[in-house]
Amino acid sequence: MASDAQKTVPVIPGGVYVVEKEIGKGSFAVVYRGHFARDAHRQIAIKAVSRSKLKNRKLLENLEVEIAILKKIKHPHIVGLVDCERTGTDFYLIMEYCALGDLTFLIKKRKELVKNHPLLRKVFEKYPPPNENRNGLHSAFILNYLQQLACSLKFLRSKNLVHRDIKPQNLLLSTPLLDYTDPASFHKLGYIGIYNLPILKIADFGFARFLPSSSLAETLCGSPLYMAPEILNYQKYNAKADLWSVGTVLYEMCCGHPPFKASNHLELFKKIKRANNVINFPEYFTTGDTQLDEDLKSLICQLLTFDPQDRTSFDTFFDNKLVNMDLSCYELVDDISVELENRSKDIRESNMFISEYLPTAHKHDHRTALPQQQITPTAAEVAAKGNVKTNPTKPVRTPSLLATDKRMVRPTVQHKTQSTNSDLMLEKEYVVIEKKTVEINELADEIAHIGTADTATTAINVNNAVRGSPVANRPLERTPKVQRSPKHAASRRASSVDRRVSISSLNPSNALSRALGIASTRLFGTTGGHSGIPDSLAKSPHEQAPRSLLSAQLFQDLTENIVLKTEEAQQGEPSAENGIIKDRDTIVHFLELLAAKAFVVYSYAEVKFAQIVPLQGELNKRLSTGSCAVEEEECDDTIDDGLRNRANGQRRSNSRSSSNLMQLNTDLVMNEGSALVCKEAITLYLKSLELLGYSMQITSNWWYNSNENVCSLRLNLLVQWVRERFNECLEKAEFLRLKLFECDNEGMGKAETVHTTEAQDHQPTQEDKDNEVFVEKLLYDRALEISKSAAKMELNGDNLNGCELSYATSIWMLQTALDNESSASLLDEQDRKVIKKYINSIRNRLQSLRQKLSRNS
Ligand SMILES: Nc1ncnc2c1ncn2[C@@H]1O[C@H](COP(=O)(O)OP(=O)(O)OP(=O)(O)O)[C@@H](O)[C@H]1O
Repeated sequence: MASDAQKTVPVIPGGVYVVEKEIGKGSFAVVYRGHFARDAHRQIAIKAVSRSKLKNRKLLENLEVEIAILKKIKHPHIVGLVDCERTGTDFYLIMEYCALGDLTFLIKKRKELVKNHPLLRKVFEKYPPPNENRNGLHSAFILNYLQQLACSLKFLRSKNLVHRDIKPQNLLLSTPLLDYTDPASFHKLGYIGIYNLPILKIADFGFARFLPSSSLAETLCGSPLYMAPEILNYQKYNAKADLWSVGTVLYEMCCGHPPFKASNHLELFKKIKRANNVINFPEYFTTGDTQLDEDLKSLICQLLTFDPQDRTSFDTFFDNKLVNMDLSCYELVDDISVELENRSKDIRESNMFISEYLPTAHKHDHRTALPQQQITPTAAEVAAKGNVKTNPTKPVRTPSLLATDKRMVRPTVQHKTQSTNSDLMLEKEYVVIEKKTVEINELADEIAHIGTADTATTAINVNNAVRGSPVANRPLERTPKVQRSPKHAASRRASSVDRRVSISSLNPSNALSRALGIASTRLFGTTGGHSGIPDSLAKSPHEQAPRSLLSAQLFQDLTENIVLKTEEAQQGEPSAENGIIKDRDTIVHFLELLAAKAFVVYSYAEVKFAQIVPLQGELNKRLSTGSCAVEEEECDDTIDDGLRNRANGQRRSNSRSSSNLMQLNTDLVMNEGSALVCKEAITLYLKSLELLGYSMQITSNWWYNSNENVCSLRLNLLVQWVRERFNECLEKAEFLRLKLFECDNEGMGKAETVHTTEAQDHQPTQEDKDNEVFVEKLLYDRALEISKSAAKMELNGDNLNGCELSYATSIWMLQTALDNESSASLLDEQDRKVIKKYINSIRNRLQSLRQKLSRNS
């Protein structure tokens, strides 16, 4: 790992500012400490955002919004923007520097800070937590930050601003007692609260925008754990959403963790709803000395009210007794105050950021210094990655994946392990994933929404293209173009400025129903009977049952037809200049190619998944004949009988809602064998995610960079398919990670046990290496296995169409294994030669089979 000193820092043109050192990382930015070139004592924070991370116009807009807002507002409890520099490659926001980091440090790192931070040691001595073993803060801190937060929100309201991303990470703390020494001078400067405590300032206006109090926004943003339920439920929301977030922050300051945790939006929403406005506080707050103040509890409950209409209003909140309480009783007497002042000055002199006071091991745990040694991208990183073009197949090694698993673990597990580091990582990664998912879903929605179809001709072509049994070399027809109506053409680009993220797209089942809606209303018109499509598909998207079998069939057939186009595997990818494809036909070709690869990898992941996860009733039924990659795989001998029995005969529905996952398998028990299968499944899902994420990146580049306002139906279907698979793979990969982590916690799965969160510097042993799972190897072995069994079947004259699909599948698998040509690839030249030879020989078999099939037909 690069040491701090080795890390390069950017140089800001103009010479006015000097960048010193990285101090934090967000989803889209790196934050550095720095100073004015002319005055080394004038410290600043520099938020660097690479333009390459903002290819999506929405992100760029968010940043420009942040700049515009921050420039306009000046408030003692809001982090000030000093300046903004733009270069061809980056944005640099020069901001007020907050040496005590963000509120998460106080909440989650208190113990380490007490040991190592001279100022905070003294502060915590004077304001000890209610429970030494928990992460909650002293009520002086809570009331102080409540008042400071309320004060800044009042200011924002006066400017018609909603922050929309209030969370502890965005509440920064500056060193107290610098440039003032007493309560009077403190208040004169406009500050409120307790003068000798660190000062809270709201930061990160990336999501904020001007929003009149009565208007409703349609933008999904913020961090899920702190998001209001109406946002999680994709409803319109108003400024009161910020009040919910204030409630979550207050709760976290009291209890050390957010009030509700879950693995995804949907689960989180359900939990909040199920709570039925009953907010649970830890037991130690309900009895004895550590009882939580009733007024504070009541305020938290008012803020955490499910229905925004019943939630406390801003006026009532601002009038709340605690918000207006005189806190001078908490102020420290003179001699201690002088001591604190001296320590504050020392902090400024030492020029050390809060994380630098933490022990090295812990520093790297904090998301402000993400571990650099990851070999494998996490699901989030894979998902967030847009530059896969040159290297779409980094070998996916599970052990490192496991090392990062700890950052993705789910709340229940964190609770069990008391891993606050995981908490921090969870929140961070969660947001990254959500952002990428949001982007993908948004693009798919935007494409889904355009224009009206020429329904008469489209219906015929689509039927031809995607239905019926796979026939050798049958070309897929390009469907007629879907023309954007003038109204939509005009509104498309404006809509994304206005509606940065589409709410309706985020629910996977919603995604499918929307895609089906398109399929029904656009392809088949409203008279399904005419096109041979059942009425269920001909209804409007609102009326129809969203998961009709035929619809899943449509997607499945679409994919299988693509998989059968094996000649494309040979031709390789069409050229994309700087990741940008200009014409529509090439983009369709490109997507088909990536979809074929993603599909075979995904299908194999599904096989593994079915071996691990017990399926229930209806869900077991497969809706399609499926690719041969989904054919049952021999169970590993090491998997226990129960699992084997469950795996046998279990067939997954490709369209099964993955949101059922959490409910599905509460009784899932893992042993070493199943842990290995689990790792393999994760590896395959990650690979699939990489390919799907790349597909959407390329589509996004094309869509936003071209002046196209027309989208072919085929492209539209492909995009919907990619989106559907992306959401599914992401959820399943995360689900399996959780399972592995639980297994790890219970001491099962040898490979996992060594990769504890604390073992950041752990050197892999030979055993670790032996347990590594490589995607290339998995695909290679599987491809040979299915092509061999297809050859046997072919010799017996069994299921020739199935054999065709098997050969095609194995060619795509081998091609995918070959994709990564970088030095990071597991394969050397010799391996590549062997794989290419296999591809040629399977291709020859396929050709002769196809001739046989066409003679038979
Ligand atoms: N002005 C600042 N002074 C000191 N530290 C800062 C400052 N701004 C940000 N940081 C640190 O850098 C971290 C990352 O900041 P950033 O605003 O990029 O991301 P974030 O809000 O945590 O994440 P996201 O943008 O994904 O919501 C913060 O959590 C904080 O610890």
